[in-house]
Amino acid sequence: MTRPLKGEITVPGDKSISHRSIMLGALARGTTRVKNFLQGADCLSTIGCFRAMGIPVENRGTEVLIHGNGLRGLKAPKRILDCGNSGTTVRLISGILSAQAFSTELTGDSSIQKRPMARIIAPLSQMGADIISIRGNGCAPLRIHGQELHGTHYNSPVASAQVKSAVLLAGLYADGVTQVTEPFVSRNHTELMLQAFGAHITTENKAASITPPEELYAQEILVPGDISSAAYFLAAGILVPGSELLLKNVGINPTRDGILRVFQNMGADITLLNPRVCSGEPAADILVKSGALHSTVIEGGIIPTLIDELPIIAVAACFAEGTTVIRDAAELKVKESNRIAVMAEGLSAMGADVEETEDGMVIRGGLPLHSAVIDSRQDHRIAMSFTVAGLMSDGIPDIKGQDCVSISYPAFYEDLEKLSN
Ligand SMILES: O=C(O)C1=C[C@@H](OP(=O)(O)O)[C@@H](O)[C@H](O)C1
Ligand SMILES: C=C(OP(=O)(O)O)C(=O)O
Repeated sequence: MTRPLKGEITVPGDKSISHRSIMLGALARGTTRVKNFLQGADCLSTIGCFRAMGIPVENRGTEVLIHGNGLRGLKAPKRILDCGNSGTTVRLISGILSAQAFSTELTGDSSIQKRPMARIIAPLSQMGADIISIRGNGCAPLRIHGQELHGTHYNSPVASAQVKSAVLLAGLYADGVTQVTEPFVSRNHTELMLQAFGAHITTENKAASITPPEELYAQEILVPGDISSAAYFLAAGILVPGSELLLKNVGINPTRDGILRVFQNMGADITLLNPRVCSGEPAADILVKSGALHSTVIEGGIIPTLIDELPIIAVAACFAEGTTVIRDAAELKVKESNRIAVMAEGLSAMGADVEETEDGMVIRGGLPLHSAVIDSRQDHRIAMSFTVAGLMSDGIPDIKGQDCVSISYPAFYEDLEKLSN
């Protein structure tokens, strides 16, 4: 087991908000200035796509300038748009591309080419889009011939911010109001940012509606830290005995903060300090101290608010007293990897009692973990989750493909090192 983790870190900028800042900045009039932009590979893919459509983006490190050209200012790209490993890029951009006066093809790496795109093809087609999966398998590569779009009401079968956002972004160009309803409310960064850029958005219960604007207007954006990245240090701070960590400037939007509620329910010592609003998004510093956890049940409406954190929550549950049940989380199977199968397999290999179910996991806590060979499947959340499991295990696991952390948290291992000294 590792020494206690002590000190403070500022986790990198929020990935979801960073993507959206490039997209809306590109479609706005004027120069959008983004501070604390996440320099992760996924967000760089989004920058690459908009540069390929003629938008000058100056990436100066933590500050990015996007010289927007208005809602109709994108140009036909000369090549296939490469979305890399980023589901957010493919799905959100498809909403925008569906309404352009040109045709495009977009694709990404081998993981992206397996992820379901029928979920955006259906609502965008309902709006009049001409969008197909080139191989006819419901996945990327996609071909989109821009069309005139119609306002619609889409009742989404999944709680997915990527589906909701694709439809709302297409709704920027529709001939009337576009509304999306989802079974549970997913992250609302698109709605908040569209509103800030001057679009008329209303949200009521589980529905979000957009009235097409004349223009969007450039903004100054300060991106809060990503709670999905803070999650690994929250868990490590709770689990490694004697630890005390201050995680600075973390986004705590209620559509993203499920992990805080779950860990607090499990008995964790977490305190929110200096609550504030950061470019329309709630943020705070988070103080976490180590302590014992007990089991919990995670299901229903809280799932979309912690969907990317379930792998690290599963790790924490291995050290909680009692049986933790995660259900209603079948979405985890269609992320960068099948995160239910990969977590259950890896944690079991380390000696934990984890049962994979159709839509989640059953984790009986309390068994000691030992080292094992873990294949990250090039999934950043898997690599970081097993790194934290390794802090608590007897012998460091051999995690294959750890460099994939650069997707969402390039300095993850440096930050861990800093807190371990
Ligand atoms: O909209 C977003 O930025 C995201 C939404 C979620 O995906 P789904 O919309 O597929 O649930 C999440 O898993 C992903 O990491 C980022
Ligand atoms: C699922 C994720 O991202 P995306 O869907 O954008 O690939 C993630 O970051 O965990």
